[in-house]
Amino acid sequence: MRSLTLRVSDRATSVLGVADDPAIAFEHVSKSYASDRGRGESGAAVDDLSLAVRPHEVLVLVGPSGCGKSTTLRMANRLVEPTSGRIMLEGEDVTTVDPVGLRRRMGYVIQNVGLFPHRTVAQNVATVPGLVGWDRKRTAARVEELLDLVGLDPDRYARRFPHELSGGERQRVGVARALATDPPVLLMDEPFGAVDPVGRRRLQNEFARIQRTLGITVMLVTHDIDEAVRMADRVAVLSTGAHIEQLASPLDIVARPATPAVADLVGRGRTARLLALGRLELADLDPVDDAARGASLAVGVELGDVLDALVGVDGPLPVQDERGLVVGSATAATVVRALDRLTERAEETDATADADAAVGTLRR
Ligand SMILES: Nc1ncnc2c1ncn2[C@@H]1O[C@H](COP(=O)(O)OP(=O)(O)OP(=O)(O)O)[C@@H](O)[C@H]1O
Repeated sequence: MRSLTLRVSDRATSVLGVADDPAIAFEHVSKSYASDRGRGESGAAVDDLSLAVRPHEVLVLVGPSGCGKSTTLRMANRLVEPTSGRIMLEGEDVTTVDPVGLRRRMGYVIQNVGLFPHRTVAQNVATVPGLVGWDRKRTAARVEELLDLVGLDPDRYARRFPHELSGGERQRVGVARALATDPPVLLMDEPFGAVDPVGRRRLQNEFARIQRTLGITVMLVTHDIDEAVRMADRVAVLSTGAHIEQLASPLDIVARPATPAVADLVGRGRTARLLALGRLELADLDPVDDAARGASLAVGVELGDVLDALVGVDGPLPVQDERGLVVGSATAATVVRALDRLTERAEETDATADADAAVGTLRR
């Protein structure tokens, strides 16, 4: 783990070296498949998409089936060639980079992974190091390090074959394989889609930890808005033709959908999602109340946890700051006030969303 961390700082320096260049930039990119011809003017799978992925962020593309998410992702590593427009990787036009070299700089994880069935876990993870000519010792050390990183004990798993793994374990091997040559960018297409809901949640959490450890830039595609808001630093909600309906933080997407299509996607679970995303702040609190008894809450706790703590309690609960001082009290009304604050704040941040949209002339 230590050596991985060191590599992160190396990478941070190299990324910072190119100022604030996006890690990946789509500039007026369109893709029409042969079958799109005859669909009319706006029938392209991706229609004039401009979007910048910032270094070290997790940018999630979410939207309905067929809106062009996978096509967008696959254009980044040239599994699909754009019909027009330009895609830049750390300031370099991807069409000028040999596709094989390009894919070594961009890990790729898909649903159902596509592990080689007759190769062991270790051999699967070692695929790319083998292709690029690493020696056995270096490869073996890397495989062990990566299996540890994705939570698979090398002694137990390295010699197994894919059919001897659960769906979640296979997906972890896929992530390890994609990270083998330490790419600065990881593209993920429905990476947890084939895993049951509980395993999926666990994988999401573990992947978030891995992403933070490595500082890797991630572009992730999902049709699941909950996955999007849980995983993302920023969410791009797409509609047909990969048209950007809204590009914003998860909280802004949920608290203040910019268009009916986003509102539709966020849907009826909106309040539940806000409770998970929002945190209790000092400004939400009721005054210190001598009648407040019971387990103290802390400023900064998730709003959903505040509600949980209030269930079955008669009267307010005391709230402490990080030094342990009681700074106020909380009731259900506190939570409602916090939800109001979140939706108001999202209105204020519309200006930020506009600025995002303008980054590098990135929107029509
Ligand atoms: N190889 C292809 N040939 C022709 N048309 C294609 C091809 N791949 C995708 N399309 C079409 O392009 C459009 C966008 O597809 P894409 O797979 O990018 O969407 P998506 O948002 O990833 O969908 P899903 O969530 O269902 O995977 C769809 O209308 C699809 O039918």
